[in-house]
This record gives sequence, structure tokens and C-alpha cells, in this order.
Amino acid sequence: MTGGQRDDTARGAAGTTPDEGDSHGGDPFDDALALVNGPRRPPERPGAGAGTGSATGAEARSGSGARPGPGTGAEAPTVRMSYTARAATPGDAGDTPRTPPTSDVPYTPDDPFAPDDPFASRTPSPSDARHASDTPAPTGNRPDPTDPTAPTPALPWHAARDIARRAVTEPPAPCTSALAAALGRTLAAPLTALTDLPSFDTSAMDGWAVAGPGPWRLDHPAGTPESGPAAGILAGHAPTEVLLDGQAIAIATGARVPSGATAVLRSEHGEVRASGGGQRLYAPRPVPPGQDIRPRGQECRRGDQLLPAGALVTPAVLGLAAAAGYDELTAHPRPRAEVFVLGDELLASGLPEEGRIRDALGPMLAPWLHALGVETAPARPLADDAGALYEALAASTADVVITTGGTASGPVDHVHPTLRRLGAEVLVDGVAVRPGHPMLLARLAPGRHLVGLPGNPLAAVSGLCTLAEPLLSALAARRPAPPYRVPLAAPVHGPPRDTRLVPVAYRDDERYGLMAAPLHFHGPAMLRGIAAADALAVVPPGGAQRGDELELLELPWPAGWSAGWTPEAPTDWNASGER
Ligand SMILES: Nc1nc2c(c(=O)[nH]1)N[C@H]1C(S)=C(S)[C@@H](COP(=O)(O)OP(=O)(O)OC[C@H]3O[C@@H](n4cnc5c(N)ncnc54)[C@H](O)[C@@H]3O)O[C@H]1N2
Ligand code: MOO
Repeated sequence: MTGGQRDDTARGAAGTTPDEGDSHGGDPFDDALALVNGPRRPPERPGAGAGTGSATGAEARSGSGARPGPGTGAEAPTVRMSYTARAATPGDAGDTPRTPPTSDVPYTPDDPFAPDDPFASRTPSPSDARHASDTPAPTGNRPDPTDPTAPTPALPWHAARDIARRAVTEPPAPCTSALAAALGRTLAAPLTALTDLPSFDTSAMDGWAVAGPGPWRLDHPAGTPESGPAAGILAGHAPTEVLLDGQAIAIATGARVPSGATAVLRSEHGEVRASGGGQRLYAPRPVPPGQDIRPRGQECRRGDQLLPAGALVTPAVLGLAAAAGYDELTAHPRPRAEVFVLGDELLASGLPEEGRIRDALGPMLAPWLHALGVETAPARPLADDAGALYEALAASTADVVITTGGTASGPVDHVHPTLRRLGAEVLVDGVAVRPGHPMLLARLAPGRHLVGLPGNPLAAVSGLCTLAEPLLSALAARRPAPPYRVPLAAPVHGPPRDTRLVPVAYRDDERYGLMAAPLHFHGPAMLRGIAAADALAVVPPGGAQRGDELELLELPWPAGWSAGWTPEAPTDWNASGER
């Protein structure tokens, strides 16, 4: 979890006073929320100059609760909304289209606040998807093979995730690798200690190993007498001395305590005085037996289970494994994924021009998959060409192929026909979730799957989190993380039948503690909200109120994430003096 300790007094929690977001208060998190949650410029209407026919800033702040008609000021039918002021303002309801809706078409398929979406679930889903586990095991919503034109009912969100997780019956066989190569993989067997830890009685402090009550004779001072505890038994040495009652010897932190020693006296607690040609060590007060000695086996005994099979190999696990004597680990291989980005309109660089736009998914998906522990090459752009898609899918050997775009039924949406041509088994064909409902999952061959992400960028994120993440996690043999819930900081409207995934940022609240503040700019084609988010909140059909505890899907990068950065070549900072 990230950001739980942030001091957030932000006014920018979505749906509260969003349009005040332009006044930054100097608090970094406040500023971040304000930046992402406001202010918005009303969208231009096609063919109109900037601002023409759009709500003014004053109107935007007025919270009138009505959506203006196209250039007439006429009000659309009232739509029940929780954060009325924002949702009622053009350009504000997530992805309000450039053409404001007419009064008889009060919302569009894109509108995340629309109470009912004609393109959403074609059959009712359970009224509350939070209880999907009460429903019988899902069998998917693959289309009727006898009728290729039959509409496919969208699956409830939890059921779709469940199918994705269970699509993998057996993860690829584990393999053994050097420790470092196991990072990010899943332990195939319990991590069992190969040694006691510590493996010998160890001094926890620099000072003297002492035997019995003081004062003690320093019979074995190593080095000069003045060097005190800096000499004596050093870490890494195996002492042969046996201390007798009344004797002491200098010892360093981490050194093996000689037999006969009953405690370690810290250097700052002891005083060495000359005495009759020798030296005596005095302590201001009695030293309890065992003080500052880490006894052998304190952390574990050889054979103890340190971690179960299925644990994720994190940097800390690598450290523990090394301490416990491992040179190699047996772990499940990382899933291998290939990403094909479809769309003739996509540009790889520069500014959007003449109807063409930048590819936002290629740059996002490969590192997102890396963050999920998946091996993948840079995304491959593919033209909107059925033949090219067929060739690419037929040639791929990846465990999971991820396509973006082409999932709907437009003239160049080739994913469904290509899957049919390949004889793939469609397991999920549409999910009752917004955004992202045309997402799909298919089995290309035993052990090989395809996740079709919709082209709208936030819809693609939704598909990634809904279908790809559980599938990849099962392939990596990870145990599903138990869902956790955080109270919502502001109400979120929701359609009656579809789950919504809404970007949220953590904030602290006096009453509830950690809360999830919904972020604006959450329309299907927008990435501005998710780019500032800590997680996606799973809003059940019908929406949620402030204080409702919602399941969160955390994004796979915690605060301070460094993308596993490693220098390509060793860098000598001193040589250049530059950073
Ligand atoms: N008749 C219907 N039309 C649509 C429906 C529907 O149910 N019936 N669903 C809508 C929804 S919801 C979505 S989401 C999209 C899904 O479309 P596709 O998966 O076929 O994707 P495209 O049409 O190729 O693109 C949609 C949109 O996204 C832009 N895009 C695509 N790829 C990228 C990318 N890599 N980077 C940035 N933007 C991308 C593309 O230009 C389009 O604007 O279908 C709706 N239509
Ligand atoms: O517009 Mo679509 O809901 O899948 O993003």
C-alpha cells in the first residue's frame, strides 16, 4: 500500500469541490490531487471556437446539477449523480463527449455517469457483484457456437476475473536458477533453512565478551592495550579461546562469542583500568547473562520453514535465502507475454495530427507487464489488417498474447474474426464493467491465451487488471492476494448493472483514517486519472457512497518504485563528478 501516511487536506477529493483544484496549497499531495482533479477546461464543440457553447468557469462551479443541451442552454433530463457539480458540467463527467448530448439523448456510451448504457451488459448481472462468490462457478460467456451472430451476455466483473484466474490449470514447471534470476518469481517449494540462524552465538555489540560477574581480567587483549574493543575477536574469525569466570576479551559486533562467555559488555559501558601490571575491566552495574549475545538458532533452526511455496521472491526474500545458505532457488518461470498494438491511426512519436493520435498503450503495457513480473518485449504495432493479425497470432509462442484495440465491431475490428479463424476458444467475451466492457479472453491453444484489451486507454487498463493480471498471476503460480477494502472518500455514481473501476488516490481522513479519493479524468479514453492514482476502486453496480468500503486493485508500483532500474554499465560517479 502506498501513501497511507500522507497528510492530505486536499480539497481535490473527487466529487467534493473539484473546481477549486487550481489553487495549490503547497502540500505536495494536495497539489497532486488538485492537478489531477481540476480544473477542467470545457471541451470545444466540433467546429466551434474555444469555449463557444461551453459552460463558463462560473457555470462549472455553480453545481446546477444539469447538463446543458447543445449550444441552447437547455437542460438535459436530470441524471442522479452523487457529485453533481462535476458530473453536470460539460467536459467533466469522466469522458464527456465533445458534442454535448441532446435532451433526448442524455448520455452516451462513453459517459461513466450514464445510469444505463445501451452498450453495457445485455443481460442483468447480479445486483451486487461483491457477492459473486455466492454464485455458482462461472463457465464463461463464450458465444453460442451454433449461432455466430448471437449476442454474448457480458459477464459480471468478479466472475470474469475468476475465469481468468482459473483459465490456467497448471502453471509452467518450475526451474532452478541463481538467486538473482529468481527475483520476481514464485517459490516452487517452501524455503527451508539450510542452517541455524545465526549459525553461532554472535556478539550483537562492539565491546568485551565476559565470563561470570565482573570485574574481569583482560588476559587476552589483542593488539595494544589501548586499542580496547577495536581489537580482540573480530567478525569472521573463529575464536579458539575459552573464557574462564572472571576473564574478558575484546570482541566486535558479529564476531563469534568464545565458549565460556556469559555476556557481552558494550564498549561504552565498560572501563579498563591498569591493575598490577595487567588490565581489569569494570562495569558500572551487573551484566545479565546473555546480554548482547545473539544465540545460535535465535531466528531459525536448520530445517525450519521460512516461507511457503508460492511466496513471491522479493529483494528481501533473496536476502533471507542467501542468509539461510541458498545459492540457487527453484521458482516458477516468469510468464512470457507478447503485446500487439492494433490501429492504423497510431503514431509512435510526435504530436497528434490529421486524425492520428499517439499510441498510449505500447509505452504503457510493456513496463506494466514488467511490473507484474512478466517477461515481455516492447509492444509491436500492427496495422489494422486481418491478415497481419492472423499471422502474428499464429506465429506467437508467448504464454499470453495481449492485443489492444479492435475488440468492438467496427469495420477494422479484426480480433473476433481472427480468433474464429484460429479456432480459439473464447472464454470471456465482454464484461459488465466500465470502462472496458468489450475486453475478451480466449484460449489459443492448451496453456496459451489471448487477452483482447479495448483500444480506449483506460478501458485497456481495466482489461489488464480484470483479465490479464489474474491470468498472469495464475501462470506465475502466485496465490491470489486477499482482496482488501478501503473506505471511499467521496461518492461515486454507478450504472445499475455494471461494476466501475475508478482511479483513486490514498488520503488520510480524520474520521476514517486511510481513504480512497476518487480521481477525475477517469473517462475510457483518459489516462490522466490513473497516472496519478494509487489504485483502482471496484465500485459495485449502483455506485457507492462516502465511507463505503470498496475493494481496491493496487497498481503494481508502490511509492518509491524504481522500475527495477539497473545501470547498463557500471557507473563511476567519482570519475565524471556528474550525476
Ligand atoms: N457499436 C459499438 N461501438 C463501440 C462499442 C460497442 O459496444 N458497440 N464499444 C465501445 C467501447 S466501450 C470501446 S472501449 C471501444 C473499443 O474499441 P476497440 O477495442 O475496437 O478499439 P478501437 O476501435 O481500435 O479504438 C477505440 C479508441 O481507442 C483509441 N486507441 C486505440 N488504440 C490506442 C492506443 N494504442 N493508444 C491510444 N488510443 C488508442 C482509438 O483511436 C479509438 O479512439 O469501442 C467502442 N465502440
Ligand atoms: O468506452 Mo469502453 O467502456 O470499454 O471504454
